[in-house]
Amino acid sequence: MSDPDWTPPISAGSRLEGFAELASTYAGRELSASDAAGYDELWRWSVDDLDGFWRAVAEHLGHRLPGPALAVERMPGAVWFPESRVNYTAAVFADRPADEVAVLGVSEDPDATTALTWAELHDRVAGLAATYRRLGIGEGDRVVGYLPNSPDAVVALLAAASIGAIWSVCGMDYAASAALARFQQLEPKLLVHATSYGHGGRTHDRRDVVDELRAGLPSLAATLETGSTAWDAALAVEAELEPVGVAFDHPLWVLFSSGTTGKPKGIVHGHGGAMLEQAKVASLHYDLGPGERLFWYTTPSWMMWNFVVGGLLVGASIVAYDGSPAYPRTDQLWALAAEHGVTALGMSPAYVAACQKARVGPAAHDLSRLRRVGISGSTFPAVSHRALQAELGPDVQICSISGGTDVVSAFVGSVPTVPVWAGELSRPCLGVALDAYDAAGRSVHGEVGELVVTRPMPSMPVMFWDDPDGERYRSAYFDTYPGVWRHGDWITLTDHGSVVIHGRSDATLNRKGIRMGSADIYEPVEALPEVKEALVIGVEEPDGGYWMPLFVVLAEGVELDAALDRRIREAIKVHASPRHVPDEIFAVPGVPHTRTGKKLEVPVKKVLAGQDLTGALDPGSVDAPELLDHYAEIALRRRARP
Ligand SMILES: CC(=O)CC(=O)O
Repeated sequence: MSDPDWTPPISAGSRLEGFAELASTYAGRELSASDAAGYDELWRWSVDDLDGFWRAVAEHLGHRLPGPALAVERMPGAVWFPESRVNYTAAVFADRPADEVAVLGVSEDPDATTALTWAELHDRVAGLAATYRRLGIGEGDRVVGYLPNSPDAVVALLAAASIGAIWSVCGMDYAASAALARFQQLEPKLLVHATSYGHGGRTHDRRDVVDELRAGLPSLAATLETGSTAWDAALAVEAELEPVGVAFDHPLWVLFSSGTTGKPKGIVHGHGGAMLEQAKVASLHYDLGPGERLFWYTTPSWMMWNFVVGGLLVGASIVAYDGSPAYPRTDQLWALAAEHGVTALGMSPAYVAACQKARVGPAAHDLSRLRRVGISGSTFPAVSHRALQAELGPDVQICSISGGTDVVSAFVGSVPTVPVWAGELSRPCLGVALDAYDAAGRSVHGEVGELVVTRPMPSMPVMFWDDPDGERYRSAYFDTYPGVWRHGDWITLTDHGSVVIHGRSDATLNRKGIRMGSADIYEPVEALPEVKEALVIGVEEPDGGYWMPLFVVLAEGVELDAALDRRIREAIKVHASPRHVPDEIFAVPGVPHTRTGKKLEVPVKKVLAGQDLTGALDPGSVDAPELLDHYAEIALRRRARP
């Protein structure tokens, strides 16, 4: 067994260990989570006895949910807590200290920080909910937000949820066309919007986009502009907050798949599922609760924003940051974490790499309150992970998670009492019946397989929007292995119980029948100082051949000469395998990503295979769609070769 890169303290004194004691009363035997073996037993029970586990989670979180937890087990269509009435907003405000800070609003301007106490947050939500009602918004109506990551966005969501309305939001970097591609599907009654957002030292005026949204959404009965006199008046309405009790699966929000090509899919989560699942991860995997502060760099368009709001469900305070992670300095996130006493800070592997290349990072800041650094968005290379751990020291745990929009949570992640191995995720999360399957649906260990979930999770979508017969929902997850959720990631379950994520399985590399994860190639290549970023694609050719080019974005002033080409190949050979060495290496000006930072492997693959994506790519969902032209040109030149 390989040595871990972080080991838990002898006595973690975590919320997880308290939960294990409670779980013992449900299991009828002693469970403990004080070490890896104890966690593994607790996890096994949590997926064998889903009903007992989720009732224990509800009790741990202080919710009284009557009746069975899992009344009907099937996927899709599991029936959870049919006898319970719940409300996400009610759960947020359960027994909170009135005068302590609940939400910090932070921007690039250090003098503009605002703080909302629990009492202020409560009163604003109550006032806004009363205003929504006055505007004729009721249960099931859609309220959409075009907003920066700000406390107002949190208030707007909680007010909508409190009255049983359905929430959806786009960050203000979305173009009008991208926001409309999502909102028009929902036929919203109310638009809550700001007029600008801040990023990279600039205020981006978005009034023209707001005008386009208004014009493109004929279903709107009203709009509310944050920061306006009407907004202030709406928040100031004196009203009781009376969250309506709704069915456990009553739609809470609609999140959208990244939607790089085709119509973005509207993924609908229910109040109860989102509330239990997010609070479970926050409390048991991130050890968050009262006295803790959660800050994850995200925009409201990404599920990590919902995940951060979920911190409120366990009484943690949260940071809403409208700004760039790297302005005015590359280490801006570390600086903010120090300034605001953050105890759990989340970021992407790309941000960690950018700091490491710029030789800045946590060491220069007083992060004495920091206990966990969360990583999400893409696979985290071991080299970068180890370097970050060395900078953070043994008191801070690096907590990579992997899950997605689909479950608005994580399938795999870290555990306060389980070691961490660099480049790996320590364990499947509690209540997630995770496995790796081969093509025939057999469970595989120690080799690459499809990430599957074999039993229901309460936060699986209650439906896709506008999918009355459930066909799109079923085909998104259940076509490959009927009755089993196939997520679309390649993973390996290791012999020490951890999980390695290799990347998306629809963009997988499959050379001569051997599957490889792109992450295994990115890791050594992106560790080279000459390379800023890499993209590898496998293309099946009409003659049965397989072409595997590697694209590299080079550091300032570096050229791709024969020596660098050789060094890249050598790095891949040594750190992955000779099989992973690409057929050709090309220097490109950039790699296109989704707005949530994921490399556009599948669309680039299509372009290289000769497909014309003009018009098919949603420009609002991609950071630099024009980059695809370079890839199209390379493909064209290759086809023209004799
Ligand atoms: C938790 C996650 O997996 C977030 C994401 O990358 O979408």
